[in-house]
Amino acid sequence: MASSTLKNESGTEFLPENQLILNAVSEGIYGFDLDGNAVFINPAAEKMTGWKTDELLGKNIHDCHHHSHSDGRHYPKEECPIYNTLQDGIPREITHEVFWRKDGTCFPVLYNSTPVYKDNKLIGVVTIFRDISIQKQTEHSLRHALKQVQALSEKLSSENQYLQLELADKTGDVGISGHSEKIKELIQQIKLVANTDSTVLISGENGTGKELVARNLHQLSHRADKPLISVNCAAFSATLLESELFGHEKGAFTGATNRRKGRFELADHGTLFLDEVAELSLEAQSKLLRVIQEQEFERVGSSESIKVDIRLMTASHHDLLKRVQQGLFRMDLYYRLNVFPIMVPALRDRLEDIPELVNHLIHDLNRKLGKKIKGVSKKGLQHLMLHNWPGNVRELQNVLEREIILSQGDVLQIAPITTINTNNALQASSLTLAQMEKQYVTQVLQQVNWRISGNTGAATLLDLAPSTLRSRMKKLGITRPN
Ligand SMILES: Nc1ncnc2c1ncn2[C@@H]1O[C@H](COP(=O)(O)OP(=O)(O)OP(=O)(O)O)[C@@H](O)[C@H]1O
Repeated sequence: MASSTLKNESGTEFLPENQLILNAVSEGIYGFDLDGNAVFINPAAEKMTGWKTDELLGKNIHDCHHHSHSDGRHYPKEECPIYNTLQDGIPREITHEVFWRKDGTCFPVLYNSTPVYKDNKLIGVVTIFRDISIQKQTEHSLRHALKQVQALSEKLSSENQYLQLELADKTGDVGISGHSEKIKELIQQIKLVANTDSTVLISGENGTGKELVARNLHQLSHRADKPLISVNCAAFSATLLESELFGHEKGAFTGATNRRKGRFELADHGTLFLDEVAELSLEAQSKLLRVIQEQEFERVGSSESIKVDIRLMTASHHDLLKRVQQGLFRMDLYYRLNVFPIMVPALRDRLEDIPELVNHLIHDLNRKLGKKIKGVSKKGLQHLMLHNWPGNVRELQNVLEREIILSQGDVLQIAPITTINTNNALQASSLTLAQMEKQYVTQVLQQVNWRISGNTGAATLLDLAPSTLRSRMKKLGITRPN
C-alpha cells in the first residue's frame, strides 16, 4: 500500500526523512496541513479505518471519521483537539474518543496531536492513533470482575465472621430431649407455629433451652435452607448493637474501616433470633419497632433504605410484661414480639426428663471430649433427680461435663449435688427429725409430680420400695394436694 505524498498544499516538505518508518509502524498516522486537510496517511491508518489514502488526501479527515461522539452527538471540528493544536501549537493526548470507520462502525481510540514546525513556523500537525478496543474490553471485564470479587468478599467475610462465632459455641444437634407432658406440649407448640412467618417470643429461665427451641423452629420452617442468624442483645453496648444489627458504612464511626453488613441483612429470607431481647436500650427498641413495622432499615452512616424479608424470633429470661410495667420495655414493641408466646419449662418442673436428657447430653459430650462414657450409675441418677436445678439444662450439662472429665471408668458415679440454700438450712435447724423427714419426702414427691413407683418415681429416688414409701407417707401425714 502506497503512502501519500509528504508535501502539503503549499509544497512545504512534511516529515520526509521518516517516511519509511511511518509506513512500517502499526499505529495509524495522519499528517494535516494548516487547514486541517490530510497530507499524509500511513497504511496502518487505512487498515484501521477502511478509508483509502486516495479518498482522504486533501480532505478534512474530521468530517470522515471524527464527525460524531460515541453516543452519536455531532462533534464540531472547532472542538477537535487536532484542530486546536493546529490553532495554538500545543500538543494533546486523548483517550476517551472514537474514530468512525468507512463502514459506519466505530472503535475506541487513543491518539495524540503533535505540532510540526519548520524554521520555527507551525506547518501542520501529526496525529498518531491506536485502536484500543481490546484494552477497553479487558478494562471493562476487569472492572466487572473486581466488582463481583468485592461483593463476594464482602458477603463471605460477613458470613464467615458470623459462622465462626456460631461454631465457637455450638455442639450437638437441634434435638429436644424429653417426654414429660410439659415437653410434649412445648413440641406441639413448636410444630404449630414453625411453618408460619409469625413472630415468636420464647420465655423461660436461663439454660432451659430457649435457643434450642429457636433452632428447632427454624429447622422446621420453610426457611430452613436459609440462614438462622442469632444475636445476643446482652453482649453488645447500645451503640455497637446498632451497627451489629443494621451494619455500617465505611467511616461511619471511628474503627469502621470497612463497610459491613448487619445481622438483619445476613438474615434476609431466613430467620433472625434476638436472644436476651429485654436488654435492648429504649433507643434500639424504637429502631427495632420501625424495622418490624416497615421491614426496612438503614446501615449506620447511610441514608439508603434496605428492605429485608425475615422471620423474627426473640427470647428473654425476664418477664417482659413486667419490664413494660417498669417502663423498661416499650409496650408497642412487646405486643409486636409477643404474637406467639412459647414458655420453656424449668428443669425442676420436669424431672422425669432427666434420664433421657442425661443420655442425650452424654452422647454429645463424648463427642466433644473424645470419651466413651456409657451412662450414669443408678445412685448417680437418683442424685441428679434430687437436685432442683436452678441453672436448668445448662447446669446439668456442666455437671455431666465435669464428671466425664474426672471419671476413671465408663459409668459416671455422681455424688449428691449440693445447692447453697441458706433459707432451708436455717429452717432445718429448728425442725424435729420427723418434721425434717416429712419436709424432705414431700419435696421429693413434688419434684416428681407425686409419682411413687417407676424408674423416675419418688420411691426409687429415696431408695425405698414403693409400698414402704406409701406407709411412710401415711405415718408422716403426707397427702397429695388436690
Ligand atoms: N430439651 C433439651 N434437650 C437437649 N438439650 C437441651 C434441651 N434443653 C436445653 N438443652 C441444651 O442445654 C444447653 C442450654 O440451652 P440453651 O442455650 O438453648 O438455653 P437458653 O434458655 O437459651 O439459655 P440462656 O437463657 O442462658 O440463653 C444447650 O447446650 C442445649 O443444647
